[in-house]
Amino acid sequence: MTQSNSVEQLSSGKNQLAKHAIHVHKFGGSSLATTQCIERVVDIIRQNCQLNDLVVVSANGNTTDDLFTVYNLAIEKSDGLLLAIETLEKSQSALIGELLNPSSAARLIDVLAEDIRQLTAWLTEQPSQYHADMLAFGELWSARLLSAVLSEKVCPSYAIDARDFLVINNDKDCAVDNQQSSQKFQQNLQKGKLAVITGYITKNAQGETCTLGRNGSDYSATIIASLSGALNVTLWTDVDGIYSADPRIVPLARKLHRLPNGVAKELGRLGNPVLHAKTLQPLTNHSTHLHVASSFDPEISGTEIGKFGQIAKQELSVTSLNDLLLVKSTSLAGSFGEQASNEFSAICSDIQQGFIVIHQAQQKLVSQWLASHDTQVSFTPVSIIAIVGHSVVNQGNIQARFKRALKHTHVLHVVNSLSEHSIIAVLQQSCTGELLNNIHYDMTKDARHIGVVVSGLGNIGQRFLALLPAQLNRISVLENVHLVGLVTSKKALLNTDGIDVNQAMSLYERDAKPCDNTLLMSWLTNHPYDELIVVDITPSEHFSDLYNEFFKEGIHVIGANKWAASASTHRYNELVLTAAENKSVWLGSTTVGAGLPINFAINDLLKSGDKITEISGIFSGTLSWLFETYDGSVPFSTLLLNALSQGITEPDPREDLSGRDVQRKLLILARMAGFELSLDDIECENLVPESLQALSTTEFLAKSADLDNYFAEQLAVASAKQACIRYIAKFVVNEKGQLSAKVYLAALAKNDPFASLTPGDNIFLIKSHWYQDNPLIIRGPGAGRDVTAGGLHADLVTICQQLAGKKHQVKIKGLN
Ligand SMILES: NC(=O)C1=CN([C@@H]2O[C@H](COP(=O)(O)OP(=O)(O)OC[C@H]3O[C@@H](n4cnc5c(N)ncnc54)[C@H](OP(=O)(O)O)[C@@H]3O)[C@@H](O)[C@H]2O)C=CC1
Ligand SMILES: N[C@@H](CC=O)C(=O)O
Repeated sequence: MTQSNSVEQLSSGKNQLAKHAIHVHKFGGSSLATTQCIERVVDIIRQNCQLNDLVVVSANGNTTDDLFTVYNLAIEKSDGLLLAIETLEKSQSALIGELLNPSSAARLIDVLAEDIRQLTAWLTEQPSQYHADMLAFGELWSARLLSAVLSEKVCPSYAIDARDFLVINNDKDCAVDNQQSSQKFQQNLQKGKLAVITGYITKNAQGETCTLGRNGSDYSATIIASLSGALNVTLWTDVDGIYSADPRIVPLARKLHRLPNGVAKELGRLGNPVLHAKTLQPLTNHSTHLHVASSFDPEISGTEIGKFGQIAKQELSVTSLNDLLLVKSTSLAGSFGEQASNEFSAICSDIQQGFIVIHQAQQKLVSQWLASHDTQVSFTPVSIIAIVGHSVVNQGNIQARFKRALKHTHVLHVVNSLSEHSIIAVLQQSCTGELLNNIHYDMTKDARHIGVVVSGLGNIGQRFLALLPAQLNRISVLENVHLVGLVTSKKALLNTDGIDVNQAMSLYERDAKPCDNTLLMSWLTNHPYDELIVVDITPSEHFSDLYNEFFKEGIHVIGANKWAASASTHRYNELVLTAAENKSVWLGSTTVGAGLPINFAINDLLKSGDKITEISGIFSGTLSWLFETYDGSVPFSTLLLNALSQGITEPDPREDLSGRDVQRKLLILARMAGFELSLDDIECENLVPESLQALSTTEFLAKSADLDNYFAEQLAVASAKQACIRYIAKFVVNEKGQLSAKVYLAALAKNDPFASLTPGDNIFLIKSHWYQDNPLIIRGPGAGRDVTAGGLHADLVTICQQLAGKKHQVKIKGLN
C-alpha cells in the first residue's frame, strides 16, 4: 500500500469485499494477537464479508490480561505501575506502526496517548472505581486499529464502541435490554462502511461500563446478530471447530461438523472449552446459524450450529467437569430442590433423591441459601462425565451403552438432564484423561458418518439405488451411511441432511437443480461427513476427470466407469499416488467382469508371491451374448438391440463392438497384475465398419442393420471350418519379461474352452508360475444390471469396512 492510497481515498468508494450475505464475524484475541494475525484477519474479511456485515473484536492477544496486571499493580500501589503502562502503550503503538501507513498511524497513536493519559489518571487516583472502564480499552484499541487497517487496505470501515448502544438490565445475568439496545444500535450504523464493534463491553441502565465475563466477546457477537437480524455468526478463533471430546485430552476426538442448537447449548453448559451456554442464548428464538472456524486455517471447514435434520442429530460427544460438589439435603427433595437447581444453574439435580451438583466455587452461596431451610446439608467433592447428543435420554441403547462403558468406574449417580440432551454420571473421583478417552472410544467408535454421492442414474445407477435400502438395513457396517447426493450430467440433488433412500429417484426427479462440475466440487469440498464416497456409475470421461480433485479432498471413489482406470500411464499413476497420499480409497471391481471376483483372484495371487504370466478370455458380456446367440437365424443387428435393452451393452454399443471396452478391461487387468502399459500397447480389432464410426449413438442404432452382412460373412467363413466366432482378449509375458497384448475376433474350434459359454458369461483364464500347466479359470455372468449393481454394493461394503478401522487423530499444534 502506497502513501497515496490513503484511508480517505479508500473511504470514498474502494471496496474489495467478495461476498453478499449478512453475517456477524467475531475475531478472538489470539486471532488478533500480532501483526501477522491481524493481516490474516484482514484477508478473511476480504474473502468473506460484505459492507453490511458486522465485525466484532476482542482485545489484541494478551491485552486484557495486561490491563488486569496494571490494575492489580495500581491496587497494590506498586512502583512498577508506570513501567507496566508504558509497556502496554509500546505494544499497542508497535501494532499500529507496523500495520498502518505513517499518517493513519500517527493519528491513532495520538488517540492512544490520550487514552493512556486517562488510564494513568484513573489508576493512580481511584483504580477500583474504574475497573471496567479501564478493561474496556483493550477492545476499544483493537476495534479502532482493525477498522483503520481495513479502511486503508480493503474497504471503508469505522469502529463502534458497543457501550454506545448495548445496554444490559442486570449485571449478574448480563440480560440485554433489547428495546433500548436495538434502537441505539440502528442509530450507530453508517451506510456503505464496514462496522468493527468492540466485544466484551457494554453499559448498564445507569450508564456504567460493564464487561460480559468469560468469553464475553462471543456473547457480544450473538447479541449483535440478534439485534441486527443477521442469519450467520462466525466465531473466528484459534481452534477449527467443536470436537466430540476435548481434543487436547482425547486425540481420537472427531470434529462435529454440524451441531443442533439444543445439543450445542448443553455442551456449553457442561464444560465445552469453545462453546459457552451464554453465547447461544441470544440465538434461541432465531434461525441464525453459528459457525466456529479457525482464523489460522480459514480454508478448513469448522462447526456449524443451528437447525438440522436427522443425520446431525445422531452425533454423540463426551464431556467432563472436575471440581464440583454434590450437595445433599432432605430439603432438596421436591420443589425446593427444583428452585435451588434453577437458582444456582446446577450441573444436574435429582429432586427425588434430594441432591444437586454445583461448582465448588458456589459452595458459600449455596450454604447461605440453604441455611434458612436445613442445617443437615452434606457437600461431597465430585466430578461428572456426560454423554451429550440430541435427545439421548430417550435412547435406551445409548443409556445402556454408557452404563456398560462405566462398569469399572465408581459412579454415585446417573442423571438425565432436563434438556434431554445429556446423560450425566456423577463420580466420586476426578474424571481422568484415561477415563475420558475410554468412554469416548466406547461411545463413538462406530459413529463415523459416511456420505454417499451417486453419480449416474441410468441403467446401472438406478439398480444400485433400488438395492440400497435393503443393504443399509442388512449390513451393520453401513449403519452410518447416508445417501447425500444424486448427480447426472446436468442436474444434481445434494442434501447434507440426507436423501430418503426409499424415494431416491422420485426425489431426484422432483428436487434436482442444474449443476456443473464446479458447483459439484464446491459442495463436495465442504461436506460435513467423516468420510465421503462418490460412486461413479457414469460412462463419462469428463466426470472421471474429477477423480484427482476427489482424491485431493480425501474423497473415496467407487467406479464402474472405466475411463480413469484405463487412462494414460502418466494420468493413472498420478491418480494412484494422489489417492494414496490423501488416504482415499479407490475401488473399481465392476470395471472388469462386473460382479465376478477377478480382481480378488489377481490380488490374492500377488499377495501370495505368485507372478502372473498370461491372462486371456472373453471379457465382454455383450460380445459373449451376441456371439453365443448368433447363428444367422436372426439378424445380428436385432440381437444387438436386444442386448442393449437387457442393459449389458455400454450406453453406446459401439464401445463394445469396436473392442475398446474389452481393450480397457485388458489394460485394467494387466495393471492390476503389476504391469505398466497403456491402451496404445494393446492391439485392437474394431468390428464397427468405418461408415458407422462417426455417427451419433442414435444415428448408429438407426443404421445398425448395416452390420448384418459383415457378421453373416464372418459366421459363414467360421462355420465352413467347423469353427465359431468369439471376441478374445489376451496378454502374455514372454521369458524375457516382454508383454504383448491384443483384443481380436477369432475363429475357435467348437470344443475350445472359450467357445461354449452361457450367453453373456465372461471367462478369465489366468496363468502364473503356480498355475502354469493347469490355469486358474473364473467364469460367470460378466455384465448386466443386477451383477454390476451388486458388485458396486460389494465395493461399498469393502470401503466402509476399511474406513471403520481408520483412526483419525486430531492434529493440534504442540500435541502431535
Ligand atoms: N452394463 C453393464 O453391465 C456394466 C456397465 N458398467 C459401466 O457402468 C456405467 C454406466 O452404464 P449405464 O448405467 O449402462 O449407463 P446409462 O447411459 O444408462 O446411464 C448413464 C448415467 O450417467 C449420467 N452421466 C453421463 N455423463 C455424466 C457426467 N458427466 N456427470 C454426471 N453424470 C453423467 C447420465 O446422465 P444424463 O442422463 O444426464 O446423461 C446417466 O444418468 C458405464 O461406465 C459402464 O461402462 C460397468 C460394468 C458393467
Ligand atoms: N458393456 C460391457 C458391460 C460391462 O462392463 C460388457 O458387455 O461387458
